[in-house]
Amino acid sequence: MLSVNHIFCGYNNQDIIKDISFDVEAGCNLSIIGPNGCGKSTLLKAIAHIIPYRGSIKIGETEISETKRKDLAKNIALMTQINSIHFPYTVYETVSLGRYCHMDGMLPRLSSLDKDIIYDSMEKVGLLSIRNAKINQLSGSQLQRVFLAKIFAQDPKIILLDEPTNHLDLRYQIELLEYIKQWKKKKERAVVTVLHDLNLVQEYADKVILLNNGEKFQYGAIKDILSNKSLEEVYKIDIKKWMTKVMIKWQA
Ligand SMILES: Nc1ncnc2c1ncn2[C@@H]1O[C@H](COP(=O)(O)OP(=O)(O)OP(=O)(O)O)[C@@H](O)[C@H]1O
Repeated sequence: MLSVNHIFCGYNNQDIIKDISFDVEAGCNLSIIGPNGCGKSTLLKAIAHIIPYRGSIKIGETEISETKRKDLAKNIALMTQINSIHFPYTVYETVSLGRYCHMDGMLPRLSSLDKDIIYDSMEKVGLLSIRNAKINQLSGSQLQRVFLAKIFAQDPKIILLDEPTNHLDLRYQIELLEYIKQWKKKKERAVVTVLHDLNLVQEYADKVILLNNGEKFQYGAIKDILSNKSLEEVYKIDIKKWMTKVMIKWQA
């Protein structure tokens, strides 16, 4: 459902991402991994069309650069790390923003269907009881759930997540990725995630693209990528050996 073909993109006329191609099928959770600064977030920004690109990025048959922003929002939603909160909206108001791409007219109003979807989205991530709380008074994990509910309310086909588990403790990291896993079960949905924690990648990804210096180093099924020597070559550390050493300590 998402086809990325020979794309180049970057900043100030300098390419960070160089000639990357891959496909994401419906039902897939693709993880983009690689060392710091290799271009993971930049690639995600191009897919969300936040930055321009050369080459082709299509959802179905439609090139995203030729799609109006509002129509693109019906297909793709991007969740980044928590940024500063500028407006003290309530949880309900923030989640409602997800519906705007589906509304028409100069002064759009939420229909009863929109309201049902907003409530359903808040319920999915356990926010109903705090729906009237101001978001600038929430904890980091509550705030992440608010942004996730907003994305669920947006009801896109593809969710892009840029290090969504940063600042969350292990319980909430797992909780967030489980919410996404449940969301993805519905037909014609896919997820692309930038994750640093290779244990979470191991557990939640179906496919992996391993970047190195803005280029595709490896791409394939999770078990093939995480078990071969490419990781060591790119990260400059024997990750499997390190993980296994720590695991033995947990088992002691
Ligand atoms: N807005 C920007 N303007 C100019 N250069 C940028 C901008 N954002 C990122 N870069 C540069 O692009 C390169 C790739 O950055 P990017 O954030 O995509 O990497 P990353 O793999 O996501 O890194 P990390 O794992 O550290 O989050 C880096 O050299 C970075 O300095």
